[in-house]
Amino acid sequence: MNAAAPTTVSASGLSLSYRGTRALDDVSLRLSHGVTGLLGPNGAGKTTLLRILATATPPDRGALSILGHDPGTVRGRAQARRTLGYLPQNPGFHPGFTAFEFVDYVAILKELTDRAARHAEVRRTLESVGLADVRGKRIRALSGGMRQRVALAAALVDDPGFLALDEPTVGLDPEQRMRFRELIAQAGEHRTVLLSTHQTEDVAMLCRRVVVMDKGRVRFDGTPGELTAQARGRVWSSAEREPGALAGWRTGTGEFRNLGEPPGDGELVEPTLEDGYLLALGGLTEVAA
Ligand SMILES: Nc1ncnc2c1ncn2[C@@H]1O[C@H](COP(=O)(O)OP(=O)(O)OP(=O)(O)O)[C@@H](O)[C@H]1O
Repeated sequence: MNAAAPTTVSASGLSLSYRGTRALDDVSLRLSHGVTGLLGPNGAGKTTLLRILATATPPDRGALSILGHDPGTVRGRAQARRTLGYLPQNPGFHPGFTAFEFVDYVAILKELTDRAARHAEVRRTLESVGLADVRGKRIRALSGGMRQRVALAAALVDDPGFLALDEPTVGLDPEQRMRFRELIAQAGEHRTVLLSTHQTEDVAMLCRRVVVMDKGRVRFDGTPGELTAQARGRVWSSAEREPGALAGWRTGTGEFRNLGEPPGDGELVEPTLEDGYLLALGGLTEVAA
């Protein structure tokens, strides 16, 4: 984490319940330029946090500042929306739209009223994600990876200073995922990006900082290296399943990889970011042991 980097987006004490389900419970966060990964199991509250930061949902409690604007006021909300881009989990494409029409539609919602300037911006944005050649194609005719790039273009149009991306690499094949990671890295060079993901590799390859959430709360906030370091001395291998391990699973070699407090004779192994993540969650949650 770069302690000197100025805060661009901040949240303090965010809470939100959906009819009795506490989706966010007193979440505070300060983001700065670069890509921050948001990891957490299903239901951790990642989408809820992103929706609040994208001003799509107001919190029950808490305060926000998006690039100096306060979405708690009507004026601040309008200003924040002009300076942010949001790639939701389900982008809600109209499949009959072409890539150009969809991004242009989002640009209209962002109040780019000058038609010629708007069209130039839509072309520029589609080109920046490598879709210049297919901008006239209907979205239904595009591959999954290309559709995700259309969604990214929609989030990037009008050059927002803050980008909230909700699981954009889900369902992509490895090659498309690499391509998409590169675009996110590029997007994070000059802006603040919050990337929600289930993939620890996304975080290891892209993020200068990682926030782990579970059950509506922040469980870890630091660099990927710090998260991995939390598992140092707490990962060991064994021939048999270890009853005392917080979590353990059989690997391809037939040995077990264990997380927790190792026995005195435990054979320690080099931790990965995933080990650090699982330990931050207190072991395996939805991953089969
Ligand atoms: N519209 C809603 N109505 C009721 N409960 C909801 C609603 N949206 C989310 N929740 C609940 O709030 C909690 C947090 O959900 P959220 O979608 O924010 O988690 P998430 O970390 O994004 O999960 P995933 O990784 O599965 O997308 C969950 O318990 C979820 O069931």
